[in-house]
Amino acid sequence: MHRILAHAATDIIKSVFHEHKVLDRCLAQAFEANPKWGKRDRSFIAETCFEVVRWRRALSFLADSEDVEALCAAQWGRMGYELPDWWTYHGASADEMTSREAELPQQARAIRESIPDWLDVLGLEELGASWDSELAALNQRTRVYLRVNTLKTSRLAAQEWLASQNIVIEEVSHLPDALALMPGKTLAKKFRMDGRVEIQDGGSQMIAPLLAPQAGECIIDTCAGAGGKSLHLASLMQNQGRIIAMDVVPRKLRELEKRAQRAHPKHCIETHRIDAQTIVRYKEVADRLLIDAPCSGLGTLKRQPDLKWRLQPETINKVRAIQAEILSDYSSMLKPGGRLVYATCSVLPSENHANTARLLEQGGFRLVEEHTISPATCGYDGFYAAVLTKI
Ligand SMILES: C[S@@+](CC[C@H](N)C(=O)[O-])C[C@H]1O[C@@H](n2cnc3c(N)ncnc32)[C@H](O)[C@@H]1O
Repeated sequence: MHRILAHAATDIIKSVFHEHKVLDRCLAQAFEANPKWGKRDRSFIAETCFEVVRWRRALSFLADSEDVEALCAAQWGRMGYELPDWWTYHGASADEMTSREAELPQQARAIRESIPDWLDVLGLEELGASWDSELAALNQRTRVYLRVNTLKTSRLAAQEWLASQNIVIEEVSHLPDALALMPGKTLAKKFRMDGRVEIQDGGSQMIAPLLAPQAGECIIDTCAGAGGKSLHLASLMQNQGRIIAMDVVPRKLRELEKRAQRAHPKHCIETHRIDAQTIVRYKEVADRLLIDAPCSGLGTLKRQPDLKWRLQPETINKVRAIQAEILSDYSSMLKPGGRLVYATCSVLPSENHANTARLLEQGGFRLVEEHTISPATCGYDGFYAAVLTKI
């Protein structure tokens, strides 16, 4: 273990815990600032940071301390490292930590599964008996999934291309365009920027097909962000038709435009920054409408364990109110007879079924089907999608 790398990891973890920074971004910045760090160095730092952030409370129990240095010591013990003499911290000795592992399963769920107490109460309240298994699944490390851009290549050709670059991948059986990297592997930037594949979780790849988009139609993606699902829709429509990708954040739409350009030089996606005129201007314009609403993101804790320490109960309340408003207002952009998909990457029914039920109560929609993509059942991020038709 290298002293510099060990300290780099603790600095990142401190900025996540104490300054509420986003872990992924901190790691990317640190790697960019230190181009001499090799693959192994980076993976040591990334694994330390991700696992300490993921298992904060469990490690704190083992180390009998909340000091980041002590949490790292406990995590390195779990990773099989012997603690170097130069590593100093306030907390249990390495031997004590090992013996405390045996007591961990008897601790309260919020401690052994490492989540804030309020989140444990909320999860149990909303998910009942299934909270245990969903939470355990949300704490598992996940693989990187790719979606093959079928506007540029086929799954087989993409597989052959990646294999020729010594990247081992597997097909994902029930997702026609998906490939999975081996556990723990990431995709280098040059492959991400190529446009033949996009990083997209398996759960997320299940959403766009629910719209059943047809070539030539007009699709509105009201909360398009950087365009994960707009790009997928363009592929499914063989780039024929019109996709209007909207968001309130211009930076995300600029990123979407770059990605769309990489996916196809003559893509069918146009972007629109939402303003006060949007709902009137696009009233009954869409044949199909995707509302991939802003949400708590609790379905994605595998990939972003730092989120659980940033989230507050008030944030979730605010997000629920925004979802209800968006669903009620934006659904007017759909033509009568059109298909609406309301989706979130949350596992909480209050962000999911409850909003669908409210829309149905308001009238004007019929429920076709509801899907709950459960991390415990399928191993992907947690998603929810309701498919409705406008009467
Ligand atoms: C779940 S993310 C979208 C992810 C994206 N659809 C994808 O597949 O990559 C939700 C998006 O909603 C946007 N958003 C937040 N408030 C909004 C609002 N009032 N109207 C439209 N979009 C909003 C956020 O900026 C964010 O990009």
